[in-house]
Amino acid sequence: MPINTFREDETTKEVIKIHTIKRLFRYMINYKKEVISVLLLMSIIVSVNIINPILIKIAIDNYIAFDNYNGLIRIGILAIIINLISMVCIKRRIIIMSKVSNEILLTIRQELYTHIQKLAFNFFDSRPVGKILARIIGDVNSLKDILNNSVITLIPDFITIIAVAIIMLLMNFRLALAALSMLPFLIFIMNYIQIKAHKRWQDFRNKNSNMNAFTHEDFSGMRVVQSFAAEGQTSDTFEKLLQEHKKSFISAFKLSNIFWPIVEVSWGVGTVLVFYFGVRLLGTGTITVGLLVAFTSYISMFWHPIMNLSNFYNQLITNLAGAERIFEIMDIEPDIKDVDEAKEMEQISGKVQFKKVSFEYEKNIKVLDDVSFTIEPGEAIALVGPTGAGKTTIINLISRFYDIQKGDILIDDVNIKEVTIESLRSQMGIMTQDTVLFSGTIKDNIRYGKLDATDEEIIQAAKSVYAHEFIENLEQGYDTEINERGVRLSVGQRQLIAFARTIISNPRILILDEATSSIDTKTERLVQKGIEALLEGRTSFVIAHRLSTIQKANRIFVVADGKIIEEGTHRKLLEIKGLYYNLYKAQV
Ligand SMILES: Nc1ncnc2c1ncn2[C@@H]1O[C@H](COP(=O)(O)OP(=O)(O)OP(=O)(O)O)[C@@H](O)[C@H]1O
Repeated sequence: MPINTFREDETTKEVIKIHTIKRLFRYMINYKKEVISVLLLMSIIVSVNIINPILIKIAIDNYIAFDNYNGLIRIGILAIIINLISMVCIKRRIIIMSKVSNEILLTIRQELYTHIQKLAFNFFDSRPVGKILARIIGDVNSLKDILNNSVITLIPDFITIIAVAIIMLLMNFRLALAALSMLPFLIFIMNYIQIKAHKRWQDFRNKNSNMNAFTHEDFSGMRVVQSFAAEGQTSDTFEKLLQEHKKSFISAFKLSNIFWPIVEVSWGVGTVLVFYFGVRLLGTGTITVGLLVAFTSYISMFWHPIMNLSNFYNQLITNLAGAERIFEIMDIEPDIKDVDEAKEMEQISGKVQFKKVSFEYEKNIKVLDDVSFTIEPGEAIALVGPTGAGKTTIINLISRFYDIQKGDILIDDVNIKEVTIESLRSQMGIMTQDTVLFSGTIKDNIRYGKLDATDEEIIQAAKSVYAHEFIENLEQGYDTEINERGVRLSVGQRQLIAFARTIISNPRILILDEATSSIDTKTERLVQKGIEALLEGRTSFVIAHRLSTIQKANRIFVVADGKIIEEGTHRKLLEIKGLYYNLYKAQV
């Protein structure tokens, strides 16, 4: 998948709109009971609305015309009672529907989150985190109105329109035709607008996503931005993205806003026509005054739901782009997944074999080419080589973060594709250069390696990687709160916590991308000792930058151009005076 950045719009696959709509409303199936009660409440509300003009007609034609005040009071009381009932129903309907739509949003967000977690590295490689967040937060939120209004508007308003149209046709056919005459025109125009509007809202969501991606990237790298005094430059970029965002919104909004005047004009023309013909019919005595008054009420009762429906339709077009973006991600099949009959990987001893492994991230750009090696349990391997040689790639493949195109990777003689990913990765300890800690206490962070670890185990783990002393010296000890980037701690201290988190999970194979940064001497020594403690008795792969680590390794693999070009102990490699010799000389 090509890499997307905040500078480019994401491309959304064209899907048939009705499929997206159906898929969205399928979530309602779990709320049948609530939907039915809302529909029942709506039927009461709609009936009251429809009865009101009839009561007015009766009041005018039967009571006011004959000075029958008792009848007028009776009908007035009846009107008050049914309208009060209707108000109670409206309130109840709002409560139920907000609950249903909120729960559906939670479900969609949860499904999306769980699904994204299953996706392989290449999904994350190809899109900025900000764009993923935009889908989980913004796009999901954009569905709220559609869900909320679907039951409240769609079904009841359709029923109202049909019921009112029938009543009008029965009352007076000609007046009814005059009232409805603008309907075909309205439907035609709306259909025309929605095609364009949908594209513009898609564009708006993309611009929104770009802005999210940029702000996420910018704020995550704020230290770099500030240290390069690049705030002006990033503000300019933000301003540019903001302008694009604004422009796309205005363009889409303008189009959507045409909906209203068109409905209002159609409504107005219908009303004028009814009055025009109504007055004439009144003159000829074909209709009564009460009927004309009732009819005018029905016109607004007919056009009101049409207004609501066009509003709903507008919302649907506006927010469908959000639903499409959500379902598009949900439809991405995880590249790395368990095969149908994947077995649980038993407790391993730590033998690792690469058999003629070739790998490419992008088609036809070979990163590893026919790599083979065998590592015995407990061996410590240092990977060295020029930048971009393929060292990180080798260690990523052992944990099956990517699938290889050719060859086999075996652990304890079992092909890693034949076992479940969870059972494979749970036996690996992986530490990257960028130590990621999560917000919470230090204790929580160490426990992440073994969720059921006791406090004693946590302390023991910290002690074994020499992290205990500095943690104890913190005011709150193991309960010290740290934020997501571990900012209150030094680089070395963060690493020590990560070591404790790894050692508590007791992995058989340890993968370590050693940090290049040099840390203050005391913590540096602790980190060195921590690494040694970690490596003890485990198969380990270390992308080594420290000479001490390299020299202590059982074997050193020199990686260059996607191949292992030299292999052996430090001493042996120095003797052959190849690439390792040169790298080593350059370092010392
Ligand atoms: N996610 C990715 N998508 C596409 N290409 C990638 C990806 N990760 C790495 N590469 C490319 O694969 C090659 C090997 O990268 P790798 O990270 O394995 O090198 P390395 O030896 O670990 O380098 P360094 O010492 O600089 O970390 C490089 O050319 C790199 O550009």
